Amino acid sequence: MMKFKSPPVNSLSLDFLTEFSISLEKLENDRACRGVIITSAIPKIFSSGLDITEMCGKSVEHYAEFWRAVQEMWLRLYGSNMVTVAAVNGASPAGGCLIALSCDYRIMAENPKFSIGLNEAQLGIVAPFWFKDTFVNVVGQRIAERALQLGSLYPAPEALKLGLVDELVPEEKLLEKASAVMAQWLALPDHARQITKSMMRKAVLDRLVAHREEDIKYFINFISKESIQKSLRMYMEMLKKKKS
Ligand SMILES: CC/C=C\CC/C=C/CC(=O)SCCNC(=O)CCNC(=O)[C@H](O)C(C)(C)COP(=O)(O)OP(=O)(O)OC[C@H]1O[C@@H](n2cnc3c(N)ncnc32)[C@H](O)[C@@H]1OP(=O)(O)O
Repeated sequence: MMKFKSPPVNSLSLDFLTEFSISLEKLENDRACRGVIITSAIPKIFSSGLDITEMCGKSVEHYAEFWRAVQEMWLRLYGSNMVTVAAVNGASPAGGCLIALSCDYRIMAENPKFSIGLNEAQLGIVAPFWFKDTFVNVVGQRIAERALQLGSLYPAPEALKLGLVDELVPEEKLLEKASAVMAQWLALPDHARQITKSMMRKAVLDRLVAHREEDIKYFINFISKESIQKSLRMYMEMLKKKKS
């Protein structure tokens, strides 16, 4: 089990992403480890997505390093040979949603206050093609078109209806259920499941691998625009105001 614990909201900073990727690599190389359940140690928050402060007012070199770390995390998780189960025990916007979508199975706490989705458009930014591809592979083209254009965050019951998560369980049963699902998936021979998983995901993974440097350049160019920087600053202000 891997439990995110980066208060206050498990935002995906460069350090967080680096540590997450290293942990995944270690587990991947450990022959005794066949599966991982991903959840959060912070009540009400699975992950608040990419750390917005990493994308505001930093150098081009920093943006490049940060984006490479985001790519690396996704390539490792989406391409993992292990069984990956997301036990989503709180809010899961944007990058948090990407982590859940990259797993093999998603179980969410049945709390309508917890929402999940790719809300990038609401911040005035655009979910990259590989976020979009991952989303489409879970819910299909039509639902993805609407959800991504509107930057919708769906409360848990709606997320279930759309297939964004596979099931809802009472919060106190979440880990028990995740373990049961893990046992069911691990009952199959690894090689058959792994080859099948790779067959289903390879095209999408290969697309990023083939365009990785281009994707970094595109991100730097996009995020460095003054209009985008302004949108992000306003969004951060809005988050702070909401509090007071
Ligand atoms: C070409 C491609 C170009 C660009 C693609 C870039 C892709 C980006 C994908 C992303 O992941 S963008 C991030 C999107 N995330 C969000 O929109 C989530 C924003 N946060 C929230 O909605 C809420 O914070 C929450 C529902 C997660 C939690 O709510 P609550 O418990 O009420 O906490 P607070 O809102 O008071 O937040 C506490 C604290 O944390 C700061 N914070 C929250 N989220 C982030 C974040 N993603 N990055 C950095 N910091 C974040 C928030 O401002 C508060 O800070 P204080 O200093 O005021 O304590």
